[in-house]
Amino acid sequence: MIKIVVAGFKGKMGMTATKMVRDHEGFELVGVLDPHAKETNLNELAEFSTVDVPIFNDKETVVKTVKTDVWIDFTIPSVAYENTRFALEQGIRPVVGTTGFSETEVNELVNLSQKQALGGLIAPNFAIGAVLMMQFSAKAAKYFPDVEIIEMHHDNKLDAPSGTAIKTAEMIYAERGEHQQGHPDEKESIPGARGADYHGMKIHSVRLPGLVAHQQVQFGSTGEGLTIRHDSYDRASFMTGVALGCEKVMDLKELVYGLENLL
Ligand SMILES: NC(=O)C1=CN([C@@H]2O[C@H](COP(=O)(O)OP(=O)(O)OC[C@H]3O[C@@H](n4cnc5c(N)ncnc54)[C@H](O)[C@@H]3O)[C@@H](O)[C@H]2O)C=CC1
Ligand SMILES: O=C(O)C1=N[C@H](C(=O)O)C[C@H](O)C1
Repeated sequence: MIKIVVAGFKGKMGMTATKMVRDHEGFELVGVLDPHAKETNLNELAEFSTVDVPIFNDKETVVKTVKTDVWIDFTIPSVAYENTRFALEQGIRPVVGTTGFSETEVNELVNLSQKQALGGLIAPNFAIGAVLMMQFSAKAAKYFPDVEIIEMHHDNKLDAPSGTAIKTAEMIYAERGEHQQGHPDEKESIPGARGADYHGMKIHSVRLPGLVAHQQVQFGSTGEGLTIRHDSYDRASFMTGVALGCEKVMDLKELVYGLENLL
């Protein structure tokens, strides 16, 4: 049995992941963490009335109290780096879905995991369809270098652009390289009109109530267009990837960035 802690369990993703771990026969839920939890055991919540799992408000108490193999993190961008670093320092394999990491932070965490010889995963998107969307986009960019990314999320999202959009742009850039898009003399009459810029690729972030997580990668060429789109209609879409990550990190000796590394 893989012993797992879920950080951010009171949130939308943390709660979905907590249920997945509880119901997965190869996993043992040993604790959950959220500074906003008032309860001390999951069985105080009606939907978990049959499980005896401690609730923690800080990470130091987690490691003092329970033995853990894997740390699932669905928290907030401002704490995820420290949480991931802490997990690695404590000999726990991180499986991180929280977004907002800088490239430097990811590199530092990879280096730390190599020193610790510990597996780990930071995946900006755990949905298999989203990984395919990113891979198909990278492939298309070789033939369609003019591309814009439109990501659409619920309006409680803290970071923009989304982690998925950044990863998509990175994967396209690795295939396509530098490329001038749009008119060289274009001017924005309202700042931000053309979106964020990643090596010439524009990224547009839409935030609206009712949305979950959606992304459209739109290519244009002479007389033709190609659109690659992925939609997560439900947070259950991320759970196959989270479960896979928890299993695979047990055999890795370093942290990897992107679920595609494990498929
Ligand atoms: N990689 C993926 O496939 C996905 C990633 N995400 C990302 O996951 C993160 C969480 O998303 P949601 O669940 O929608 O957010 P949310 O706002 O519903 O939940 C965040 C939770 O983290 C808790 N938290 C804050 N500080 C904490 C700390 N120091 N320790 C433990 N918990 C702490 C909050 O109290 C809250 O309950 C976001 O960064 C989001 O972008 C979301 C969906 C899929
Ligand atoms: O905040 C979200 O909801 C999501 N965040 C991730 C991201 O930033 O890409 C993954 C997914 O898009 C949902």
